[in-house]
Amino acid sequence: MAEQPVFLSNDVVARFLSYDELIPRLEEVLGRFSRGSSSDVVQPVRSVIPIHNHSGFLGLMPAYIAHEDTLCTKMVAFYRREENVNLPSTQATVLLFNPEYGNVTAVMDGLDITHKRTAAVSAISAKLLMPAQSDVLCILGCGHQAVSHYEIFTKLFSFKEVRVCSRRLETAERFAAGVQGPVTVLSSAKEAVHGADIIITVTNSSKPVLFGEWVKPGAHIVAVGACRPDWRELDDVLMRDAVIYVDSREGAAVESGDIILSGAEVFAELGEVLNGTRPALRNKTTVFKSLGMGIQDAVAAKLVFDEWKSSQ
Ligand SMILES: NC(=O)c1ccc[n+]([C@@H]2O[C@H](COP(=O)([O-])OP(=O)(O)OC[C@H]3O[C@@H](n4cnc5c(N)ncnc54)[C@H](O)[C@@H]3O)[C@@H](O)[C@H]2O)c1
Ligand SMILES: O=C(O)[C@@H]1CCCCN1
Repeated sequence: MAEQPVFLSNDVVARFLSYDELIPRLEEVLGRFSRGSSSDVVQPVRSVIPIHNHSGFLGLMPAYIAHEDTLCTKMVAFYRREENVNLPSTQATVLLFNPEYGNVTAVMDGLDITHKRTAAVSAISAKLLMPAQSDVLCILGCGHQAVSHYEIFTKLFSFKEVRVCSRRLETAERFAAGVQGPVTVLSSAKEAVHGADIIITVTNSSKPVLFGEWVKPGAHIVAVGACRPDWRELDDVLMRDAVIYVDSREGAAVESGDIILSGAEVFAELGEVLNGTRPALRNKTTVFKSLGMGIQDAVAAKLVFDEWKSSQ
């Protein structure tokens, strides 16, 4: 008879999930995904059901990675909260299976996985696409993802200045007081992005927050929010003028309002750049449109489970 699944709380997951181990695994799986062999990496586009009564949606994200025999599903609920509402914007649960029998081996809280793997993939895009001389980082939006993005970007790269701006000044000030390291808080997004070499948009906005005319030519934009086909973070000018990279072409064509509504062409998947089959056009203005993928959660969950198991 199959063993009962273990439950790993968010604290335990966070203890066993390090960026140093996560990043190379994400690079590897993104490369495999973009080679397009469905016998190696299987990941359907996320199924999403809207939760109309509560301004949220539930996404189901199954994935199977054959070479490491990882079978996993994340279920993630996201709500567009006002900042003064004291409820979480994201709840996530990850199920890790025994692929041979189909039983669940671990049930994990998926919050830390979601925060870290998203920020880690953004950092991979920056390694590949940000200008060689990048002095100024700007983060638009000061919620949970902003925290993990700040953490990994300031760990991996050295900026002369990190600026933040959120919809409300108090949110940006609270963010600045909570992170380890210097931050300049600005009340205007236009001022915050002026001259920035890299701009991360991590908002829950459904309308553009970043406009092409504000952006320094050659900057790299990491667009993490706007994950529904009718949500935007970037305007048409930026989407038209920049070279667009995505995590998954298939996902972007179904889920990204910035791509669908602007009619922008996708130039490459991040995995294609990692594989060397498409170039990293560092000298151009580039956008990495991130939507999040089940394979990213799967490699993170496997890492956590293996580390936890060897600690027992
Ligand atoms: N790409 C991925 O893999 C991935 C993964 C997880 C979350 N997300 C998305 O990332 C976004 C942020 O997630 P989160 O967990 O940090 O959400 P959150 O609710 O914690 O934070 C959202 C932040 O956006 C700010 N904001 C809203 N409108 C703004 C505007 N016009 N200008 C500046 N700031 C504005 C809010 O003030 C808040 O600080 C969401 O859209 C979420 O769906 C993407
Ligand atoms: O890939 C994810 O986990 C997220 C969840 C919230 C919405 C966008 N994508």
